Amino acid sequence: MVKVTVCGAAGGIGQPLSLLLKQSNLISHLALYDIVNAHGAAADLSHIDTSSKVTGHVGPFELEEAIKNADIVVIPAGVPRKPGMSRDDLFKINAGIVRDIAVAAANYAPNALMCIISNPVNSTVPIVAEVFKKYNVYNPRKLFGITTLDLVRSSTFLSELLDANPKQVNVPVVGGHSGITIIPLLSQAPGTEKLSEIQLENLTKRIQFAGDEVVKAKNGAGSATLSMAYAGARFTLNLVESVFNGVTRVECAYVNLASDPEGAQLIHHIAGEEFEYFSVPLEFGREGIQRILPIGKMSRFEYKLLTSAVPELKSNIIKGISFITDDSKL
Ligand SMILES: NC(=O)c1ccc[n+]([C@@H]2O[C@H](COP(=O)([O-])OP(=O)(O)OC[C@H]3O[C@@H](n4cnc5c(N)ncnc54)[C@H](O)[C@@H]3O)[C@@H](O)[C@H]2O)c1
Ligand SMILES: O=C(O)C[C@H](O)C(=O)O
Repeated sequence: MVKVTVCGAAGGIGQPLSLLLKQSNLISHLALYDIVNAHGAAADLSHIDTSSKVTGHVGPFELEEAIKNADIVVIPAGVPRKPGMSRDDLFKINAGIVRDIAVAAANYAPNALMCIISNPVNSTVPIVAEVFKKYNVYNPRKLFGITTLDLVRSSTFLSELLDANPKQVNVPVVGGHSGITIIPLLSQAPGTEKLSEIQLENLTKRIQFAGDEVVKAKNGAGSATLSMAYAGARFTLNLVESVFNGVTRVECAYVNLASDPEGAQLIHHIAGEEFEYFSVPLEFGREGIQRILPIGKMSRFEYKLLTSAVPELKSNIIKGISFITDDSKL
C-alpha cells in the first residue's frame, strides 16, 4: 500500500506527472492536491482502469487530508519561469509555497519521502530540510531535489551526437539544478572520447541551459512540463521500486550530503570545499538514500565547471536555509 501525494497536481507538470503515476501498479493511492482544479483532475484520472485510488483535494483546508500518511510527497507546486527570468527569480513566490507544503508534511506525513521539483531546486530543498528540522522530524535520507531532467536531456543530446540509442547513453550529472551549477560528467560516458573539445564544451552548455531553450520556445507560457513529468515519474517510480519493493536503483538527485557522511567526505575532498547540498549519484534502499556513490573521475574541464559552480550553489543553499531559520513564526 503506497500513498503518493502530488502537490501542484493541476499544473503543467502536475497533470501529466499524475497521469504517468496512475499507470503504476505499485501505487495504491494517488492524492492530487492543488489550490485549484484538483477535483477535476482527480475525477478524470479516476476513470483510468488501473488499480490505484485517486482523490482530489483543493486549498489549504484540504491539505491535511491530501498529505496525511503519504509515503511519498512530490512537489511541482509554484510558478514557472518566463523568458528573461532566472530560476532564482522564482524564489520570492515559490519559497513560501514550498515552505507551507513542507509544514503540512512535517505535521501529517513526517516519514514521507519528499521529492522536490519546484524551482529554484538549489534553495527549495534546503527549505524543506529546515522546516523538518524545526519540527524535529528530519531524516536527510528521505529528501530529494529531482534533477532527473538534466540526466534525461544529457542522454538525449549526447545520443544525437553519437548517433546512438538514448536508452544506452548515461551521463552522471552532479552539482545543482540551475545554469552553471549543472555539471554533466560527459567524460564518463563511453563514446565521448571521439568528440572534440569544442563539441564537449557546446554540449555541456546545451545541457546547462536546456531549460532556457524550452522557456524561449514556449514564449511566456511557462517552462518544461511534459519532459519534466516524464523525468519526475521515472524518479518517483524508481524510488517506489527501491523503498517498497526492495529493488536497488541508482539515480542522481540533489540531496543533503548529511544523508551519507562518508560519501560526502569524498565529494568535499574532490571539490576542496564543503557545502551541504549537491546532486550526486545515489543508491536507493528501504530507507530512501542508502549510499552516496563516488562521483568518479572528472576531466580537467569538468573540474573547472565544478569550481565555477560552487559559489552560486553555496549562495542558493544559504538563501533557502535562512528563509526558514530567520522565520520566527515557525
Ligand atoms: N526540477 C526541475 O527539473 C523542474 C523542471 C521543470 C519545472 N520545474 C518547476 O516546477 C514548478 C511548476 O512548474 P509548472 O510548469 O507545472 O507550473 P504551473 O503553473 O503550470 O503549475 C503549478 C501548479 O502549482 C499550483 N500551486 C500554486 N500555489 C500552490 C500552493 N500553495 N499549493 C499547491 N499548489 C499550488 C498552481 O495552481 C498550479 O496548478 C515551477 O517552479 C518550475 O520552475 C522544475
Ligand atoms: O528551466 C526551468 O525554469 C524549468 C526547469 O528547471 C528546467 O530545467 O526545464
